[in-house]
Amino acid sequence: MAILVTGGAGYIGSHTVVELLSHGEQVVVVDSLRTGHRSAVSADARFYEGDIRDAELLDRVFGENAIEAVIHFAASSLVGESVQQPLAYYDNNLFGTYSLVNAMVKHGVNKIVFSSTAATYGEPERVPIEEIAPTRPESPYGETKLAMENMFRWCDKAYGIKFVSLRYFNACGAHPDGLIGEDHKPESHLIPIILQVPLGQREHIGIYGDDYPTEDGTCIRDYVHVMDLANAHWLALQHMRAGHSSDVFNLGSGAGFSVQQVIELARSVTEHPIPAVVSPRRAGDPAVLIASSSKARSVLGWQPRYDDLATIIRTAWNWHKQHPDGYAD
Ligand SMILES: NC(=O)c1ccc[n+]([C@@H]2O[C@H](COP(=O)([O-])OP(=O)(O)OC[C@H]3O[C@@H](n4cnc5c(N)ncnc54)[C@H](O)[C@@H]3O)[C@@H](O)[C@H]2O)c1
Ligand SMILES: O=c1ccn([C@@H]2O[C@H](COP(=O)(O)OP(=O)(O)O[C@H]3O[C@H](CO)[C@H](O)[C@H](O)[C@H]3O)[C@@H](O)[C@H]2O)c(=O)[nH]1
Repeated sequence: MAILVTGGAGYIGSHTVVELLSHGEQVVVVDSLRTGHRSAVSADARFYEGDIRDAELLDRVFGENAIEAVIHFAASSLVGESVQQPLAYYDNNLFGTYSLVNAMVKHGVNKIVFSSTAATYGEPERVPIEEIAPTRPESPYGETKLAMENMFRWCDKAYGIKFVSLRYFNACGAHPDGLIGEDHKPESHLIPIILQVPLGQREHIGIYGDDYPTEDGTCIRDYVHVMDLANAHWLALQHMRAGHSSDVFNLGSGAGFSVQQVIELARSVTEHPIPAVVSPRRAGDPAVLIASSSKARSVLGWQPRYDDLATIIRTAWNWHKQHPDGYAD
């Protein structure tokens, strides 16, 4: 039996494919390559280029492969873009997931691990954020991810499809072998943008606001290594295979770093001065987002291996130095 990975040519998906293969799983990837890269997909996975909203393609994929479970990354995931183009987000994220679950029902597949996000919480009342915290998303992106979680709840009741929803905080870093990493065009995430300065691709990093109610005035986030996220998907799969009920888990390191602190660490890793310029706040950025991941640790047995942000940045720097323009395709 194989695991179907939607969005397996993307950043977190491609690292998860490598993790699954390392555990001896057979892997099938469906990706439209809208933001992903064909060369990010391991040659040991079977690849279909196409869109999960295409019911005929999904029929073919489920018909040609014995799919045991799905790991679902394929989505649009830029908070700011989602505010500008909400309908595109409802289309790709909600309709895409509807199309996927429809195919699962039709082909009798009853397990799914799903990429959710800290953006489902909105501005938190207290940190670290636990899974029982209120969900009040502040963008169409977070709203569609929460709606997808709810879709899974109802489909569990109606069709017996078990799900594990993983709410990631800030994914970062790259595979330690340096062969795959993060390549978004345009890039919006803090660490790869910072690293564009020592690569000579930008003159300075812009800090989005230094007047937040934090010690140095810049936003605090919880940065979690992409291979630790990848490993959590494997553990979630084992959890479902063991027959446990559907559930939701936060995935973060549990430690918060301000934008200033991340820049400082990047300066020391790259040995480059990395000039920083304060610019206005970015709309929709909460001041502090830190995960409580104790549920994932105790229930899934998740033990992040990369608990030091300098080491995480070093893995990203290793990838970007070797691939300054990202993937060749
Ligand atoms: N990067 C983060 O910090 C972060 C944090 C929380 C949640 N997430 C979620 O994790 C998932 C993966 O994020 P990422 O950073 O790897 O993004 P990514 O853009 O690198 O990967 C998404 C992949 O899905 C593909 N895709 C998108 N829509 C598709 C469709 N309709 N049909 C087929 N393929 C499609 C893209 O081509 C891409 O390869 C997303 O669902 C995102 O919302 C990411
Ligand atoms: O050039 C930049 C880019 C980012 N930032 C700041 O750096 C922090 C991290 O920003 P990212 O864009 O890297 O990440 P976000 O926290 O905005 O978002 C990430 O985490 C969210 C959940 O916390 C969502 O899941 C989202 O998909 C994912 O990209 C934020 O305070 C942001 O304002 C800057 O100061 N300058």
